[in-house]
Amino acid sequence: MTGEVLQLHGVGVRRDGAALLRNIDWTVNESERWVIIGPNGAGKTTLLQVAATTLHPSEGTVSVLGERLGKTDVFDLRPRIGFTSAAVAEKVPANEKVIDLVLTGSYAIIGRWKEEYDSTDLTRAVELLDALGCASLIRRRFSTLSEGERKRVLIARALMPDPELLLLDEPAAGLDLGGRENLLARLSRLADDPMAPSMVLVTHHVEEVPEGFTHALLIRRGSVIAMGKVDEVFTSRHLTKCFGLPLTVERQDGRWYARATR
Ligand SMILES: Nc1ncnc2c1ncn2[C@@H]1O[C@H](COP(=O)(O)OP(=O)(O)OP(=O)(O)O)[C@@H](O)[C@H]1O
Repeated sequence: MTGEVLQLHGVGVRRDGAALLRNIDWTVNESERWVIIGPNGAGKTTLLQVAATTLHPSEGTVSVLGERLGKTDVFDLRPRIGFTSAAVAEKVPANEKVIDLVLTGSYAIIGRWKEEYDSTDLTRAVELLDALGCASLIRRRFSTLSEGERKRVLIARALMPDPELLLLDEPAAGLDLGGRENLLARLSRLADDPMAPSMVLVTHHVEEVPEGFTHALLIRRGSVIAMGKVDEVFTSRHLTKCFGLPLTVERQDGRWYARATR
C-alpha cells in the first residue's frame, strides 16, 4: 500500500433523485487523523459509508487502502477497516455479550456464530476493552450497557482486527459531559499513538474534536466547504459558511469551541 489510505475522485452519491454527495475529491494519508464536520443532513454519514465500502457511489472513483472499489472484493477489504456507527449498534443481537461483540470484530461480522477464536484473540479483546475503560463489562450483555459504555465497547470492537483505517461516526453523540470528556481523552491518546490506524471521525460539534486530530473536512449539502489542516480549516469564516449562521470559533489548550457571533 502507498501512503494514501483513502482516495476519492469526483465522488457523487444520488438517491431517489436527490444528490447526497457532489463531486468530492478527498485524500487521507497514512497516520492522518481527520474530522468530518457539518450540519444535519450534510452528507457526513454518507461520505463515511463510502469510505467504509458499505455504500457504492453513483459516480467517481474510490480507493480504500490501495484497493479500487468495484475492482476488489469488499469482504476481503472490510476486516482492514474499523467502523463504528449507530447503524452497527442497532444490528447487535439483544443477547450478545460484550466479549463476543468485540471478538466478532475480527471478522467484521455481528453476532457470534461458530467461528473459532484462540487465546490470542481473547487476550487482545480483553486488553482493548481494558484500554477503553470497559474491563468490568466483559461478561455483560451489550443491550444492558449505558450509551457511553456502548460507544467505548464499539470502539474496542472496531480496533479488534488491528485495522489500517478507523472510521467513527458520531462517537460522542448522546453522551453526558463526563462520558464525552472520558471518550475524547481516550480518542486523543489513540490519535497520539504512532501505531494507531489512520482515523476519520464524524461529528456536528467542534467541541467533540479530540486533541491530536490533524485534518478537517467541512461539508454542507453534499459539497465540501473546506478541507485541509485543522488549524487552517477551523476558522470563523469557514464554520459560518458550513453551518449557515455567523459563528465565532476559537482554540483553547488544544480544544476547539464555537458559538453564534453576538
Ligand atoms: N434514500 C434516500 N433518498 C433521498 N435522500 C436520502 C436518502 N438517504 C439519505 N438521504 C438524505 O441525504 C442527506 C444526507 O444524509 P446523511 O445521513 O449522510 O447526513 P449527515 O450529515 O450524516 O446528517 P446527520 O448529521 O443528521 O446525521 C440527508 O438529507 C438525508 O435525508
